[in-house]
Amino acid sequence: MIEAIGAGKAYGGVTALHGLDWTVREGEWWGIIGPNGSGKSTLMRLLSGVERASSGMIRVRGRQVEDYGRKELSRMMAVLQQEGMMPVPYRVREVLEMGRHPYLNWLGQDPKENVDVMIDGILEKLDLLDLADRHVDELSGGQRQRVALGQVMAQEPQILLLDEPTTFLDIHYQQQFMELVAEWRDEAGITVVAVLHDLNLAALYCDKLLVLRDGRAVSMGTPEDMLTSERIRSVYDVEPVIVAHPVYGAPQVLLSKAALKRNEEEGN
Ligand SMILES: Nc1ncnc2c1ncn2[C@@H]1O[C@H](COP(=O)(O)OP(=O)(O)OP(=O)(O)O)[C@@H](O)[C@H]1O
Repeated sequence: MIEAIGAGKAYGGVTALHGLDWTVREGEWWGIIGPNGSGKSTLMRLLSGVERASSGMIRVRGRQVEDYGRKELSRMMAVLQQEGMMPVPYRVREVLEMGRHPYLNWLGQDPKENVDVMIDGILEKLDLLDLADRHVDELSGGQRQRVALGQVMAQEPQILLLDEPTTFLDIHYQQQFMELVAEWRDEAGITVVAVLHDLNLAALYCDKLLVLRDGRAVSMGTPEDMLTSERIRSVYDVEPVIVAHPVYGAPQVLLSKAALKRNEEEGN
């Protein structure tokens, strides 16, 4: 579905991503994890075609991402950013309808029948029916993030790219957001690539994790194989304790105060 073949990106003298080889298969949910400045957002910009790789290439369905037209790519791939939806003065329903933009012909007509029914279905699924006629700039951050998800659902992509989508959400909305994406993936078979800072959410929801540090892939594989104490310690420079989730068995990362204590003892 998506292939990075020696994909690299340099900004002037800074190499943000070094020749990455990585394959995402159809229907998989990948999490991209790594410390600040490790190249996660850079990789997302290459995947979405917003920026061009300086070396190597990104291929989507066998074609280089730059070879797709903008609308053609948007019909296949949707991107949801950390901020989600800006507080724009449009109504929620209008914003969802904007998700149909890549499908409109030159007369502004959507070839899909019953788009209104589809939009109603999304509003209902995301618990947005009561807010449908409210302006987005009157909504809370968590509500706006649901609107942003609704807009990309209306876009009906096969690939969903999420860049730190839960950063500004409380734990209720974080979980709700991940559940909605999981449900969407189950129903529509979409492929998901998500940059996530929350390793525990990543372990619960992603099939596979790509671990980046200093613009290089440290490792890639299942959450069980990726989230080991040695790896977390070396990548993030923390003292972790890894426990298995009591219900699901997925690895969960706890922090110990050892590193802080050691620093204090050493008088740092
Ligand atoms: N437009 C740019 N111009 C110059 N350097 C850049 C640019 N974008 C990113 N970088 C550099 O590339 C490196 C990787 O940045 P990137 O934003 O991809 O990291 P990240 O893993 O997403 O970080 P964070 O977790 O803090 O969001 C950093 O050193 C950053 O300063």
